[in-house]
Amino acid sequence: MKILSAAQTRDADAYTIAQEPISSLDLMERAATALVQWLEQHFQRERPFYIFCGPGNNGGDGLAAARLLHQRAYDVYVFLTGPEQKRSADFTQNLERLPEEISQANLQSPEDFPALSTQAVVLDALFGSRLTRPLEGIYAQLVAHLNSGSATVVAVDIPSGLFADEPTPPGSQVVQAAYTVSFEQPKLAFLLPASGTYVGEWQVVPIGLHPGFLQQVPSPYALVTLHKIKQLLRPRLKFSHKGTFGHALLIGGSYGKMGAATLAAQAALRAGLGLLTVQVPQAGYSILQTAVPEAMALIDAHEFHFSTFPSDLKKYDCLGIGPGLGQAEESRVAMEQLFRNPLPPLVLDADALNLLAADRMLLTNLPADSILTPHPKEFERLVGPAKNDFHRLQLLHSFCREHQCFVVLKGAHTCIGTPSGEFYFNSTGNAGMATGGTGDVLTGILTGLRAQGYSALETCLLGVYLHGLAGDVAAEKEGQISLIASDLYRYLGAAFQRVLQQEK
Ligand SMILES: NC(=O)C1=CN([C@@H]2O[C@H](COP(=O)(O)OP(=O)(O)OC[C@H]3O[C@@H](n4cnc5c(N)ncnc54)[C@H](OP(=O)(O)O)[C@@H]3O)[C@@H](O)[C@H]2O)[C@@H](O)CC1
Ligand SMILES: [K+]
Repeated sequence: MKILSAAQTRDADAYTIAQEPISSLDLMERAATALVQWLEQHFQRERPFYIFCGPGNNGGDGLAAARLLHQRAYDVYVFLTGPEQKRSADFTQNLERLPEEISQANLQSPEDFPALSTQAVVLDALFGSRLTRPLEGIYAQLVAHLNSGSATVVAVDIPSGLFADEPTPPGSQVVQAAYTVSFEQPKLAFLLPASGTYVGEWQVVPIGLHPGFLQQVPSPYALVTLHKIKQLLRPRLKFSHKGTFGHALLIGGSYGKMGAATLAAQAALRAGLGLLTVQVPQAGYSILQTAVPEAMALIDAHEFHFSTFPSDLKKYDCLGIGPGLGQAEESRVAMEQLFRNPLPPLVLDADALNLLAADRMLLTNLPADSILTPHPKEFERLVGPAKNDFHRLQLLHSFCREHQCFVVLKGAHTCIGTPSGEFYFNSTGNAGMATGGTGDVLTGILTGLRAQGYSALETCLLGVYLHGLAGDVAAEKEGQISLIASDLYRYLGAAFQRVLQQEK
Protein backbone atom coordinates (compact mmCIF):
# COMPACT_ATOMS: atom_id res chain seq x y z
CA MET A 1 0.00 0.00 0.00
CA LYS A 2 1.49 3.31 -1.10
CA ILE A 3 1.91 6.04 1.48
CA LEU A 4 1.03 9.44 0.07
CA SER A 5 2.18 12.89 1.12
CA ALA A 6 -0.37 15.42 2.38
CA ALA A 7 -0.22 17.17 -1.00
CA GLN A 8 -0.78 13.89 -2.88
CA THR A 9 -3.72 13.10 -0.60
CA ARG A 10 -5.32 16.41 -1.58
CA ASP A 11 -4.69 15.57 -5.24
CA ALA A 12 -6.27 12.13 -4.74
CA ASP A 13 -9.26 13.89 -3.21
CA ALA A 14 -9.57 16.34 -6.12
CA TYR A 15 -9.07 13.60 -8.74
CA THR A 16 -11.81 11.45 -7.16
CA ILE A 17 -14.20 14.43 -7.03
CA ALA A 18 -13.57 15.15 -10.74
CA GLN A 19 -13.37 11.61 -12.13
CA GLU A 20 -15.87 9.53 -10.16
CA PRO A 21 -17.53 12.08 -10.13
CA ILE A 22 -18.65 12.87 -6.60
CA SER A 23 -19.18 16.19 -4.84
CA SER A 24 -16.67 17.18 -2.22
CA LEU A 25 -19.50 17.24 0.33
CA ASP A 26 -20.49 13.66 -0.52
CA LEU A 27 -16.87 12.54 -0.23
CA MET A 28 -16.81 14.06 3.24
CA GLU A 29 -20.05 12.21 4.03
CA ARG A 30 -18.41 8.96 2.93
CA ALA A 31 -15.39 9.63 5.14
CA ALA A 32 -17.60 10.49 8.12
CA THR A 33 -19.73 7.37 7.54
CA ALA A 34 -16.64 5.14 7.50
CA LEU A 35 -15.40 6.85 10.67
CA VAL A 36 -18.74 6.42 12.45
CA GLN A 37 -18.93 2.74 11.50
CA TRP A 38 -15.57 2.27 13.17
CA LEU A 39 -16.70 4.24 16.24
CA GLU A 40 -19.87 2.17 16.56
CA GLN A 41 -17.81 -1.01 16.62
CA HIS A 42 -15.60 0.34 19.39
CA PHE A 43 -17.82 2.38 21.73
CA GLN A 44 -21.07 1.58 23.51
CA ARG A 45 -23.95 4.06 23.46
CA GLU A 46 -23.37 4.88 27.14
CA ARG A 47 -20.20 6.74 26.13
CA PRO A 48 -20.91 10.44 25.38
CA PHE A 49 -19.03 11.95 22.43
CA TYR A 50 -17.29 15.33 22.79
CA ILE A 51 -16.46 16.46 19.27
CA PHE A 52 -13.91 19.27 18.82
CA CYS A 53 -13.99 20.83 15.37
CA GLY A 54 -11.46 23.11 13.68
CA PRO A 55 -12.44 25.38 10.79
CA GLY A 56 -11.28 23.22 7.85
CA ASN A 57 -12.46 19.96 6.37
CA ASN A 58 -11.17 17.97 9.32
CA GLY A 59 -13.66 19.96 11.39
CA GLY A 60 -16.23 19.28 8.66
CA ASP A 61 -15.66 15.55 9.16
CA GLY A 62 -16.25 16.07 12.87
CA LEU A 63 -19.58 17.83 12.23
CA ALA A 64 -20.77 15.15 9.81
CA ALA A 65 -19.76 12.46 12.32
CA ALA A 66 -21.67 14.33 15.06
CA ARG A 67 -24.87 14.19 12.98
CA LEU A 68 -24.39 10.49 12.13
CA LEU A 69 -23.62 9.53 15.74
CA HIS A 70 -26.70 11.46 16.91
CA GLN A 71 -28.80 9.53 14.34
CA ARG A 72 -27.40 6.33 15.86
CA ALA A 73 -28.57 7.37 19.36
CA TYR A 74 -25.27 8.48 20.85
CA ASP A 75 -25.06 11.56 23.14
CA VAL A 76 -23.12 14.17 21.22
CA TYR A 77 -21.64 17.55 22.24
CA VAL A 78 -20.02 19.75 19.62
CA PHE A 79 -17.31 22.37 20.29
CA LEU A 80 -16.27 24.81 17.58
CA THR A 81 -12.98 26.67 17.37
CA GLY A 82 -11.39 29.16 15.02
CA PRO A 83 -12.55 32.28 13.20
CA GLU A 84 -15.72 32.06 11.11
CA GLN A 85 -14.00 33.48 8.03
CA LYS A 86 -11.68 30.46 7.97
CA ARG A 87 -14.51 27.94 7.71
CA SER A 88 -14.39 25.74 4.62
CA ALA A 89 -17.47 25.36 2.40
CA ASP A 90 -18.04 21.74 3.46
CA PHE A 91 -17.60 22.68 7.11
CA THR A 92 -20.28 25.37 6.74
CA GLN A 93 -22.70 23.00 4.99
CA ASN A 94 -22.27 20.38 7.67
CA LEU A 95 -22.77 22.97 10.39
CA GLU A 96 -26.07 23.93 8.72
CA ARG A 97 -27.06 20.25 8.63
CA LEU A 98 -26.35 19.72 12.32
CA PRO A 99 -29.63 18.86 14.13
CA GLU A 100 -30.73 21.48 16.65
CA GLU A 101 -30.88 18.94 19.48
CA ILE A 102 -27.10 18.61 19.43
CA SER A 103 -25.55 21.02 21.89
CA GLN A 104 -23.01 23.40 20.34
CA ALA A 105 -20.50 25.71 21.97
CA ASN A 106 -17.93 28.14 20.62
CA LEU A 107 -14.62 27.94 22.43
CA GLN A 108 -13.20 31.45 22.80
CA SER A 109 -10.95 30.98 25.82
CA PRO A 110 -9.82 28.21 28.21
CA GLU A 111 -12.72 29.07 30.56
CA ASP A 112 -15.05 27.64 27.89
CA PHE A 113 -13.32 24.24 27.79
CA PRO A 114 -15.61 21.44 29.04
CA ALA A 115 -14.65 19.05 31.84
CA LEU A 116 -14.12 15.58 30.43
CA SER A 117 -14.98 12.44 32.36
CA THR A 118 -13.29 9.06 31.93
CA GLN A 119 -16.48 7.89 30.24
CA ALA A 120 -16.20 10.55 27.52
CA VAL A 121 -14.95 9.84 24.03
CA VAL A 122 -13.18 12.87 22.56
CA LEU A 123 -13.23 13.17 18.80
CA ASP A 124 -10.29 15.30 17.72
CA ALA A 125 -11.37 16.96 14.47
CA LEU A 126 -9.39 20.18 14.96
CA PHE A 127 -6.83 19.92 12.16
CA GLY A 128 -6.11 17.27 9.59
CA SER A 129 -3.59 16.86 6.86
CA ARG A 130 -3.39 20.58 5.96
CA LEU A 131 -1.70 21.76 9.14
CA THR A 132 0.52 24.62 8.04
CA ARG A 133 2.33 25.47 11.30
CA PRO A 134 2.59 24.32 14.91
CA LEU A 135 -0.46 25.00 17.07
CA GLU A 136 -0.49 28.17 19.15
CA GLY A 137 -2.83 30.18 21.39
CA ILE A 138 -6.23 28.71 22.08
CA TYR A 139 -5.57 25.65 19.87
CA ALA A 140 -2.45 24.73 21.84
CA GLN A 141 -4.30 25.35 25.11
CA LEU A 142 -7.20 23.17 24.00
CA VAL A 143 -4.88 20.33 22.99
CA ALA A 144 -3.12 20.55 26.37
CA HIS A 145 -6.57 20.35 28.01
CA LEU A 146 -7.57 17.27 25.98
CA ASN A 147 -4.24 15.60 26.74
CA SER A 148 -4.46 16.26 30.48
CA GLY A 149 -7.82 14.51 30.92
CA SER A 150 -8.65 10.83 31.19
CA ALA A 151 -11.19 10.68 28.34
CA THR A 152 -10.51 8.34 25.41
CA VAL A 153 -9.20 10.45 22.54
CA VAL A 154 -9.89 9.38 18.95
CA ALA A 155 -8.11 11.46 16.30
CA VAL A 156 -9.87 11.97 12.98
CA ASP A 157 -7.44 11.31 10.11
CA ILE A 158 -4.35 12.43 12.12
CA PRO A 159 -3.79 13.76 15.65
CA SER A 160 -4.14 17.56 15.51
CA GLY A 161 -0.82 19.37 15.64
CA LEU A 162 1.09 16.52 13.99
CA PHE A 163 2.58 17.09 10.55
CA ALA A 164 1.80 14.21 8.20
CA ASP A 165 5.03 14.04 6.24
CA GLU A 166 7.59 16.37 7.77
CA PRO A 167 9.10 16.72 11.22
CA THR A 168 6.83 18.23 13.88
CA PRO A 169 9.02 20.79 15.68
CA PRO A 170 10.05 19.60 19.17
CA GLY A 171 7.94 21.14 21.93
CA SER A 172 4.86 21.53 19.69
CA GLN A 173 1.47 20.82 21.21
CA VAL A 174 0.06 17.64 19.60
CA VAL A 175 -3.03 15.60 20.47
CA GLN A 176 -2.09 12.37 22.21
CA ALA A 177 -4.59 9.94 20.72
CA ALA A 178 -5.56 6.52 21.98
CA TYR A 179 -6.81 5.74 18.46
CA THR A 180 -6.41 7.40 15.09
CA VAL A 181 -8.86 6.62 12.30
CA SER A 182 -7.21 7.65 9.06
CA PHE A 183 -8.81 7.92 5.63
CA GLU A 184 -7.69 5.54 2.90
CA GLN A 185 -3.95 5.58 3.68
CA PRO A 186 -1.77 5.86 6.78
CA LYS A 187 0.43 8.96 7.01
CA LEU A 188 4.19 8.63 7.02
CA ALA A 189 4.29 10.20 10.51
CA PHE A 190 2.37 7.20 11.93
CA LEU A 191 5.25 4.87 11.07
CA LEU A 192 8.14 6.81 12.57
CA PRO A 193 9.10 6.48 16.24
CA ALA A 194 8.88 10.09 17.49
CA SER A 195 5.63 11.06 15.73
CA GLY A 196 4.14 7.55 15.97
CA THR A 197 3.80 7.87 19.74
CA TYR A 198 1.01 10.47 19.32
CA VAL A 199 -1.09 8.28 17.07
CA GLY A 200 -1.97 5.42 19.43
CA GLU A 201 -3.52 2.43 17.72
CA TRP A 202 -4.21 3.46 14.16
CA GLN A 203 -6.71 2.16 11.70
CA VAL A 204 -7.20 2.97 8.03
CA VAL A 205 -10.78 3.13 6.74
CA PRO A 206 -11.40 3.10 2.98
CA ILE A 207 -13.33 6.05 1.56
CA GLY A 208 -13.25 5.07 -2.10
CA LEU A 209 -10.54 7.39 -3.40
CA HIS A 210 -10.11 6.77 -7.13
CA PRO A 211 -7.97 3.62 -7.76
CA GLY A 212 -6.74 5.10 -11.04
CA PHE A 213 -5.04 7.88 -9.13
CA LEU A 214 -3.61 5.63 -6.44
CA GLN A 215 -2.08 3.27 -9.03
CA GLN A 216 -0.23 5.93 -10.98
CA VAL A 217 0.86 8.35 -8.25
CA PRO A 218 4.58 7.88 -7.53
CA SER A 219 5.65 7.41 -3.93
CA PRO A 220 8.89 6.04 -2.49
CA TYR A 221 7.02 4.98 0.66
CA ALA A 222 4.94 1.84 1.05
CA LEU A 223 3.34 -0.16 3.83
CA VAL A 224 3.89 -3.90 3.37
CA THR A 225 0.59 -5.74 3.53
CA LEU A 226 -0.42 -9.39 3.70
CA HIS A 227 -1.64 -9.17 0.12
CA LYS A 228 1.86 -8.30 -1.12
CA ILE A 229 3.49 -11.03 0.99
CA LYS A 230 1.09 -13.66 -0.29
CA GLN A 231 2.19 -12.82 -3.86
CA LEU A 232 5.86 -13.28 -2.99
CA LEU A 233 5.76 -16.55 -1.07
CA ARG A 234 6.56 -19.59 -3.22
CA PRO A 235 4.79 -22.89 -2.60
CA ARG A 236 6.83 -25.95 -1.65
CA LEU A 237 6.59 -28.39 -4.55
CA LYS A 238 6.09 -32.14 -4.21
CA PHE A 239 9.25 -33.33 -5.96
CA SER A 240 11.60 -31.02 -4.12
CA HIS A 241 14.44 -32.24 -1.90
CA LYS A 242 16.68 -30.61 0.68
CA GLY A 243 19.04 -29.41 -2.05
CA THR A 244 16.18 -27.43 -3.60
CA PHE A 245 15.94 -25.15 -0.61
CA GLY A 246 19.51 -23.97 -0.42
CA HIS A 247 22.47 -24.38 1.88
CA ALA A 248 23.23 -21.49 4.21
CA LEU A 249 26.24 -20.75 6.34
CA LEU A 250 25.80 -18.86 9.61
CA ILE A 251 28.82 -17.46 11.41
CA GLY A 252 28.13 -16.32 14.95
CA GLY A 253 28.42 -16.98 18.65
CA SER A 254 31.22 -16.21 21.07
CA TYR A 255 31.88 -17.08 24.70
CA GLY A 256 28.76 -16.05 26.63
CA LYS A 257 26.78 -15.30 23.45
CA MET A 258 26.20 -18.72 21.95
CA GLY A 259 22.46 -18.31 22.37
CA ALA A 260 22.41 -15.66 19.64
CA ALA A 261 23.88 -18.15 17.16
CA THR A 262 21.51 -20.97 18.13
CA LEU A 263 18.47 -18.67 17.93
CA ALA A 264 19.49 -17.55 14.43
CA ALA A 265 20.17 -21.16 13.42
CA GLN A 266 16.76 -22.40 14.57
CA ALA A 267 15.09 -19.51 12.76
CA ALA A 268 16.98 -20.15 9.51
CA LEU A 269 15.80 -23.77 9.52
CA ARG A 270 12.21 -22.80 10.33
CA ALA A 271 12.28 -20.37 7.40
CA GLY A 272 12.26 -23.42 5.12
CA LEU A 273 15.98 -23.76 4.49
CA GLY A 274 17.28 -27.07 3.06
CA LEU A 275 20.67 -27.31 4.77
CA LEU A 276 22.37 -25.25 7.43
CA THR A 277 26.00 -25.11 8.51
CA VAL A 278 26.89 -23.01 11.52
CA GLN A 279 30.41 -21.94 12.33
CA VAL A 280 31.01 -21.36 16.03
CA PRO A 281 34.14 -21.04 18.19
CA GLN A 282 35.33 -24.22 19.91
CA ALA A 283 33.53 -23.36 23.15
CA GLY A 284 30.25 -23.46 21.23
CA TYR A 285 30.53 -26.92 19.72
CA SER A 286 28.43 -28.96 22.16
CA ILE A 287 26.04 -26.10 22.70
CA LEU A 288 25.25 -25.90 19.00
CA GLN A 289 25.01 -29.65 18.44
CA THR A 290 22.70 -30.02 21.42
CA ALA A 291 20.52 -26.96 20.83
CA VAL A 292 20.23 -27.33 17.04
CA PRO A 293 20.75 -30.98 16.04
CA GLU A 294 19.49 -30.23 12.52
CA ALA A 295 22.50 -27.99 11.81
CA MET A 296 26.00 -29.09 10.77
CA ALA A 297 28.81 -27.58 12.82
CA LEU A 298 32.06 -26.00 11.65
CA ILE A 299 34.52 -25.20 14.40
CA ASP A 300 36.56 -22.01 14.41
CA ALA A 301 40.30 -22.22 15.23
CA HIS A 302 39.68 -19.98 18.25
CA GLU A 303 38.21 -21.21 21.48
CA PHE A 304 36.04 -18.18 22.25
CA HIS A 305 35.38 -16.09 19.16
CA PHE A 306 35.39 -15.81 15.37
CA SER A 307 38.92 -15.79 13.91
CA THR A 308 38.88 -17.77 10.64
CA PHE A 309 36.38 -18.52 7.90
CA PRO A 310 35.81 -21.60 5.76
CA SER A 311 37.69 -21.77 2.45
CA ASP A 312 34.87 -23.25 0.38
CA LEU A 313 32.47 -20.30 0.61
CA LYS A 314 31.20 -20.91 -2.92
CA LYS A 315 29.15 -23.92 -1.91
CA TYR A 316 26.82 -21.81 0.21
CA ASP A 317 23.78 -19.98 -1.15
CA CYS A 318 23.86 -17.36 1.60
CA LEU A 319 26.17 -16.30 4.39
CA GLY A 320 24.61 -14.83 7.52
CA ILE A 321 27.11 -13.33 9.92
CA GLY A 322 26.90 -11.42 13.17
CA PRO A 323 24.64 -12.84 15.90
CA GLY A 324 26.70 -13.04 19.10
CA LEU A 325 29.93 -12.67 17.09
CA GLY A 326 31.72 -10.32 19.50
CA GLN A 327 34.06 -7.55 18.44
CA ALA A 328 37.52 -9.03 19.14
CA GLU A 329 40.36 -7.60 17.05
CA GLU A 330 40.93 -11.06 15.55
CA SER A 331 37.30 -11.12 14.44
CA ARG A 332 37.72 -7.74 12.72
CA VAL A 333 40.78 -9.02 10.85
CA ALA A 334 38.91 -12.19 9.87
CA MET A 335 36.04 -10.03 8.52
CA GLU A 336 38.53 -8.00 6.50
CA GLN A 337 39.96 -11.17 4.96
CA LEU A 338 36.50 -12.59 4.40
CA PHE A 339 35.50 -9.48 2.43
CA ARG A 340 38.43 -9.97 0.03
CA ASN A 341 36.89 -13.24 -1.18
CA PRO A 342 34.07 -13.85 -3.65
CA LEU A 343 31.09 -14.19 -1.34
CA PRO A 344 27.61 -15.70 -1.52
CA PRO A 345 24.71 -13.30 -0.85
CA LEU A 346 25.26 -11.73 2.56
CA VAL A 347 23.12 -10.98 5.61
CA LEU A 348 24.96 -8.90 8.21
CA ASP A 349 23.75 -8.19 11.73
CA ALA A 350 24.78 -7.09 15.21
CA ASP A 351 28.54 -7.31 15.81
CA ALA A 352 29.25 -7.77 12.09
CA LEU A 353 27.70 -4.30 11.68
CA ASN A 354 29.67 -2.92 14.59
CA LEU A 355 32.86 -4.23 12.99
CA LEU A 356 31.86 -2.55 9.71
CA ALA A 357 31.28 0.71 11.57
CA ALA A 358 34.66 0.46 13.29
CA ASP A 359 36.56 -0.31 10.09
CA ARG A 360 35.01 1.70 7.27
CA MET A 361 37.33 0.17 4.68
CA LEU A 362 35.20 -2.95 5.06
CA LEU A 363 32.20 -0.99 3.85
CA THR A 364 33.89 -0.17 0.56
CA ASN A 365 34.19 -3.92 -0.11
CA LEU A 366 30.59 -4.68 0.79
CA PRO A 367 29.20 -6.90 -2.00
CA ALA A 368 26.21 -5.45 -3.89
CA ASP A 369 22.78 -6.61 -2.69
CA SER A 370 24.01 -7.34 0.83
CA ILE A 371 21.33 -7.16 3.53
CA LEU A 372 22.18 -5.23 6.72
CA THR A 373 19.86 -5.39 9.72
CA PRO A 374 20.78 -2.63 12.20
CA HIS A 375 18.73 -1.34 15.08
CA PRO A 376 18.77 2.49 15.28
CA LYS A 377 21.91 2.59 17.48
CA GLU A 378 23.85 0.29 15.13
CA PHE A 379 22.62 2.37 12.20
CA GLU A 380 23.87 5.52 13.90
CA ARG A 381 27.31 3.92 14.29
CA LEU A 382 27.30 3.28 10.53
CA VAL A 383 26.03 6.64 9.27
CA GLY A 384 26.28 9.12 12.16
CA PRO A 385 23.51 10.78 14.18
CA ALA A 386 20.20 11.81 12.60
CA LYS A 387 18.55 15.14 13.45
CA ASN A 388 15.12 13.53 13.42
CA ASP A 389 13.25 10.52 12.01
CA PHE A 390 12.81 12.12 8.58
CA HIS A 391 16.52 12.94 8.39
CA ARG A 392 17.22 9.30 9.34
CA LEU A 393 15.26 8.24 6.25
CA GLN A 394 17.46 10.51 4.11
CA LEU A 395 20.56 8.93 5.64
CA LEU A 396 19.10 5.50 4.96
CA HIS A 397 18.50 6.43 1.34
CA SER A 398 22.06 7.73 0.81
CA PHE A 399 23.63 4.74 2.54
CA CYS A 400 21.68 2.16 0.52
CA ARG A 401 22.45 3.98 -2.73
CA GLU A 402 26.14 4.46 -1.99
CA HIS A 403 26.71 0.84 -0.96
CA GLN A 404 24.08 -0.70 -3.25
CA CYS A 405 22.71 -2.61 -0.29
CA PHE A 406 19.41 -3.25 1.48
CA VAL A 407 19.07 -2.00 5.03
CA VAL A 408 16.48 -3.38 7.42
CA LEU A 409 16.22 -0.59 9.99
CA LYS A 410 14.56 -2.27 12.95
CA GLY A 411 11.79 -0.61 14.96
CA ALA A 412 8.06 -0.74 15.70
CA HIS A 413 7.50 -0.32 11.96
CA THR A 414 10.76 -1.76 10.63
CA CYS A 415 11.79 0.14 7.50
CA ILE A 416 13.51 -1.57 4.57
CA GLY A 417 15.66 0.82 2.53
CA THR A 418 16.65 -0.17 -1.02
CA PRO A 419 19.45 0.95 -3.38
CA SER A 420 16.85 2.48 -5.72
CA GLY A 421 15.43 4.71 -2.99
CA GLU A 422 12.25 2.97 -1.84
CA PHE A 423 11.19 2.61 1.77
CA TYR A 424 9.02 -0.33 2.79
CA PHE A 425 7.46 -0.13 6.27
CA ASN A 426 6.38 -3.31 7.98
CA SER A 427 2.86 -3.73 9.33
CA THR A 428 3.27 -6.73 11.64
CA GLY A 429 4.86 -7.15 15.08
CA ASN A 430 4.15 -5.91 18.59
CA ALA A 431 5.79 -4.50 21.70
CA GLY A 432 6.29 -8.00 23.13
CA MET A 433 9.07 -8.41 20.60
CA ALA A 434 11.18 -5.71 22.28
CA THR A 435 13.24 -8.35 24.08
CA GLY A 436 16.71 -9.88 23.72
CA GLY A 437 17.37 -12.24 20.82
CA THR A 438 14.51 -11.25 18.49
CA GLY A 439 17.02 -9.59 16.14
CA ASP A 440 19.03 -12.83 15.98
CA VAL A 441 15.87 -14.66 14.96
CA LEU A 442 15.33 -12.12 12.17
CA THR A 443 18.89 -12.65 10.89
CA GLY A 444 18.24 -16.37 10.82
CA ILE A 445 14.97 -15.99 8.92
CA LEU A 446 16.58 -13.68 6.34
CA THR A 447 19.56 -16.03 5.90
CA GLY A 448 17.23 -18.99 5.44
CA LEU A 449 15.07 -17.20 2.87
CA ARG A 450 17.96 -15.70 0.89
CA ALA A 451 19.58 -19.16 0.58
CA GLN A 452 16.34 -20.44 -0.97
CA GLY A 453 16.84 -18.11 -3.91
CA TYR A 454 14.61 -15.20 -2.98
CA SER A 455 16.04 -11.87 -4.21
CA ALA A 456 17.44 -9.48 -1.60
CA LEU A 457 14.27 -7.35 -1.71
CA GLU A 458 11.92 -10.35 -1.55
CA THR A 459 13.95 -11.73 1.36
CA CYS A 460 13.66 -8.48 3.31
CA LEU A 461 9.93 -8.06 2.66
CA LEU A 462 9.05 -11.67 3.47
CA GLY A 463 11.47 -12.05 6.38
CA VAL A 464 10.51 -8.87 8.20
CA TYR A 465 6.78 -9.44 7.70
CA LEU A 466 6.87 -13.10 8.80
CA HIS A 467 9.08 -12.32 11.80
CA GLY A 468 6.51 -9.75 12.97
CA LEU A 469 3.58 -12.05 12.19
CA ALA A 470 5.18 -14.87 14.19
CA GLY A 471 5.40 -12.36 17.04
CA ASP A 472 1.73 -11.49 16.62
CA VAL A 473 0.69 -15.15 16.66
CA ALA A 474 2.91 -15.77 19.70
CA ALA A 475 1.34 -12.76 21.47
CA GLU A 476 -2.16 -14.07 20.72
CA LYS A 477 -1.29 -17.40 22.33
CA GLU A 478 1.01 -16.33 25.16
CA GLY A 479 0.50 -12.57 25.58
CA GLN A 480 3.06 -9.86 24.87
CA ILE A 481 4.64 -9.71 28.32
CA SER A 482 6.03 -13.25 28.38
CA LEU A 483 7.05 -13.34 24.74
CA ILE A 484 10.68 -14.43 24.25
CA ALA A 485 12.80 -14.69 21.13
CA SER A 486 12.52 -18.47 20.77
CA ASP A 487 8.71 -18.09 20.57
CA LEU A 488 9.28 -16.33 17.25
CA TYR A 489 10.76 -19.36 15.53
CA ARG A 490 8.32 -21.64 17.33
CA TYR A 491 5.42 -19.70 15.79
CA LEU A 492 7.07 -19.06 12.43
CA GLY A 493 5.31 -22.09 10.94
CA ALA A 494 1.95 -20.68 12.05
CA ALA A 495 2.89 -17.35 10.45
CA PHE A 496 3.65 -19.06 7.12
CA GLN A 497 0.32 -20.84 7.39
CA ARG A 498 -1.55 -17.58 7.92
CA VAL A 499 -0.02 -16.14 4.77
CA LEU A 500 -0.65 -19.27 2.70
CA GLN A 501 -4.26 -19.58 3.86
CA GLN A 502 -5.05 -15.93 3.08
CA GLU A 503 -7.36 -15.59 0.08
CA LYS A 504 -5.61 -13.97 -2.89
N1 LIG B 1 -8.24 14.17 1.34
C1 LIG B 1 -9.24 13.33 1.51
O1 LIG B 1 -9.21 12.29 0.96
C2 LIG B 1 -10.35 13.70 2.35
C3 LIG B 1 -10.14 14.59 3.41
N2 LIG B 1 -11.05 14.84 4.32
C4 LIG B 1 -10.70 15.60 5.52
O2 LIG B 1 -10.15 16.84 5.19
C5 LIG B 1 -9.01 17.08 6.00
C6 LIG B 1 -8.14 18.10 5.38
O3 LIG B 1 -8.91 19.26 5.37
P1 LIG B 1 -8.33 20.69 5.01
O4 LIG B 1 -7.52 20.58 3.79
O5 LIG B 1 -9.44 21.63 5.00
O6 LIG B 1 -7.33 20.93 6.21
P2 LIG B 1 -7.51 20.99 7.80
O7 LIG B 1 -6.30 20.34 8.32
O8 LIG B 1 -8.81 20.52 8.27
O9 LIG B 1 -7.52 22.55 8.17
C7 LIG B 1 -6.95 23.52 7.42
C8 LIG B 1 -7.41 24.82 8.03
O10 LIG B 1 -6.71 25.03 9.23
C9 LIG B 1 -5.89 26.21 9.15
N3 LIG B 1 -4.65 25.91 9.85
C10 LIG B 1 -3.68 25.05 9.48
N4 LIG B 1 -2.73 24.97 10.43
C11 LIG B 1 -3.12 25.81 11.43
C12 LIG B 1 -2.56 26.16 12.69
N5 LIG B 1 -1.43 25.63 13.12
N6 LIG B 1 -3.23 27.02 13.45
C13 LIG B 1 -4.37 27.56 13.03
N7 LIG B 1 -4.96 27.28 11.85
C14 LIG B 1 -4.33 26.40 11.06
C15 LIG B 1 -5.79 26.49 7.69
O11 LIG B 1 -5.73 27.84 7.42
P3 LIG B 1 -4.40 28.73 7.34
O12 LIG B 1 -4.45 29.51 8.60
O13 LIG B 1 -3.22 27.81 7.26
O14 LIG B 1 -4.61 29.53 6.13
C16 LIG B 1 -7.11 25.97 7.16
O15 LIG B 1 -8.13 26.94 7.42
C17 LIG B 1 -8.40 15.71 6.12
O16 LIG B 1 -7.48 15.63 7.18
C18 LIG B 1 -9.66 14.90 6.34
O17 LIG B 1 -10.01 14.96 7.72
C19 LIG B 1 -12.37 14.20 4.18
O18 LIG B 1 -13.35 15.04 4.59
C20 LIG B 1 -12.70 13.82 2.76
C21 LIG B 1 -11.67 13.11 2.09
K1 LIG C 1 -7.47 15.60 13.73
